[in-house]
Amino acid sequence: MSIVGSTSLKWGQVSRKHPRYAGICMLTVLPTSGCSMIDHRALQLEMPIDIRQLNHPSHQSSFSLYLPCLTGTDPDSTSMTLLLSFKQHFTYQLLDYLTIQSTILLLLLGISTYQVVHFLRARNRPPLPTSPPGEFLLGHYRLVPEDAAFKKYAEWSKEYNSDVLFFETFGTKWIVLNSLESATELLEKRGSNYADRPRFVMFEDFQLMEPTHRMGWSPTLTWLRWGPKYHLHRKVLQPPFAKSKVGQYQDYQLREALICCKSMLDDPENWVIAVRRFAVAIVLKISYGLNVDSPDSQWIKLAEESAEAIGKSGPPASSIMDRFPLTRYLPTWLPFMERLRYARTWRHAIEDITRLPFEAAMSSPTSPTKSFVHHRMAIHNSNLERSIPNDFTIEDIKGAAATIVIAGNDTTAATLMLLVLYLLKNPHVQSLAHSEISSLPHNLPTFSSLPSLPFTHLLLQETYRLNPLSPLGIPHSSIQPDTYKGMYIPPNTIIYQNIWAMNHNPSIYSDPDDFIPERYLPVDQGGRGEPLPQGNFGFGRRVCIGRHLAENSLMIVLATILATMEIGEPETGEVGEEWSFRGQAIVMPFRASFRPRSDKMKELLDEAVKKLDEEEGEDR
Ligand code: HEM
Repeated sequence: MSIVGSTSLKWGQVSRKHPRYAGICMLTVLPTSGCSMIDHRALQLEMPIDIRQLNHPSHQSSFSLYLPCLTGTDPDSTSMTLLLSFKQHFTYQLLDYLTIQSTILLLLLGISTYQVVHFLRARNRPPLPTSPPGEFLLGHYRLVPEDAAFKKYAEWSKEYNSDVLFFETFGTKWIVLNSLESATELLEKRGSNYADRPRFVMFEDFQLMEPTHRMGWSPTLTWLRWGPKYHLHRKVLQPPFAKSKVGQYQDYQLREALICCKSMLDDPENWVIAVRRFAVAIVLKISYGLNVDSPDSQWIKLAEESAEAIGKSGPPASSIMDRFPLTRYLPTWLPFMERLRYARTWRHAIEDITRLPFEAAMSSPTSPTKSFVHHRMAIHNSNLERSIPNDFTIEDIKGAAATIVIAGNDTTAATLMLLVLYLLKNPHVQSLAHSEISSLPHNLPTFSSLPSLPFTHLLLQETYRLNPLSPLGIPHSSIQPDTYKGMYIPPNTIIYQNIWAMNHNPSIYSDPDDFIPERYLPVDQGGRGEPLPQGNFGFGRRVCIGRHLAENSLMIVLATILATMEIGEPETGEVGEEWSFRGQAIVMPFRASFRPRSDKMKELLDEAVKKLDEEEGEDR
């Protein structure tokens, strides 16, 4: 056998792919062709093969190869070169033998074998969940609308009388859970089997070293696959946001709520900026210890841009690149590559929000208690000094800090915008909430006032229910095969949670499209006794870590809004566009009017903000 050529394959790539592989590879040698070979495994496995096995003297019809265990030592560079040369040789010889007819024959043989194996396997397992009929080759790809897909899934669920639906396209499988019952059973009770995330191919578009280091991402809890890195990030990120710990952020939240309400009243045309400032200032302070000084702050713009980049990239894991990863190599000017074009254009926003606040925080090193980043850097540096290895690297710290800001700012801002919208559209609800807050002593609300505001709490719950911001959740992925109510769920299946369908189920919520916070009150208190909505913060092991923080932020700002102002239609012109279902459900910057509820409350608000400014001046 002649061995020619050399390889460009690097040891690093091999070792990352197959860090501990050891196995046997079968080769078959065709006797008439000298050294033409049909290789069942080696062609797919890019790894060194012990060359001594290849030098087997007898060109017999079959023999075994040992793939050596690769851990620890460097590979033998000779064997790397020879393996690839061997492949080249094989390809060359194979092409000599192939005619068009034999190629077609081989292809047909391959397809039929695949189908027979598929059929045999399918025969021995329960049926898949119901699906609407797909198209030849494309499967369900064109059937699912890009915009407001959650509504279509809810319709299908009704039409096919199944709360669990199955879809497949180009080999990518996905399941949509349309009921709380199925989501609770699978994602909560059997949570360990559904705690993975799918590959987010579009977000991964720009390939650097780490799988989540693409589209400008550093390692980001939200997108991390189930595994050691994920566990490390969750272990670091979850504790500071536990219910028992979020009280430590109440001062920031109260401060930002007051600033937000004053800005809404003083500059109603720019009320959306006040809302954005509120949401970003809280998470920026927690994450980096940075302040948002003015409505023109670069941090507000940065937060807005990153929210835009993610929001308009569409529901995660649903683009053509996610369904058919090879399409990411197609030119972006093609009409159906709009989402990839968008992701590439906005990549800088994710990079900026990961890098710039971190640099700003590091330029003023202070106490470890100042912020998440300062705390983690103090641990990191102390480990360095004591020569203890840092599992949580600087890149991890950057990624985790950016996750708090990215995951926590737009979600909170958009929910607050929705609250304003529903108060504007439902004046009777607003007046009920005003009555409740007026029953408190005539002061601005604080966190200790919140337990006395049960109706205000229901108002927030109804806002969550009516328009979940991630109507299909952030998808999970199944790890092992599973069976649910006699339906087979294959491994590596993307699992969407149709939170919109769960919270609009007419058998649970009467008049599901109407905003009725009283619906949750017991019947004997004039309500309908309906259950509080669930799922807005996800399910099981991947449930949102920031839910308690978000709830506190939203409750204090809502109470301050209700105490200080009346929200109404804009004094001139139209409310404007409120919603876009382009990709995700996105709240648009609609118009509204904000008038002080009384001179006294406005005065109290102005004084409170003035006092905050003075205190901040003294701190500086
Ligand atoms: C109203 C505000 C918020 C909403 C509606 C919301 C919603 C969600 C949803 C639906 C998920 C996916 C859960 C799952 O996959 O099952 C999630 C995950 C996550 N959220 Fe939130 N969130 C909000 C606020 C926040 C805040 C303030 C933070 C920051 C501390 C945060 C940090 C995260 C993180 C890090 C994850 C990923 C968890 C994981 O994959 O393990 N969220 N959120």
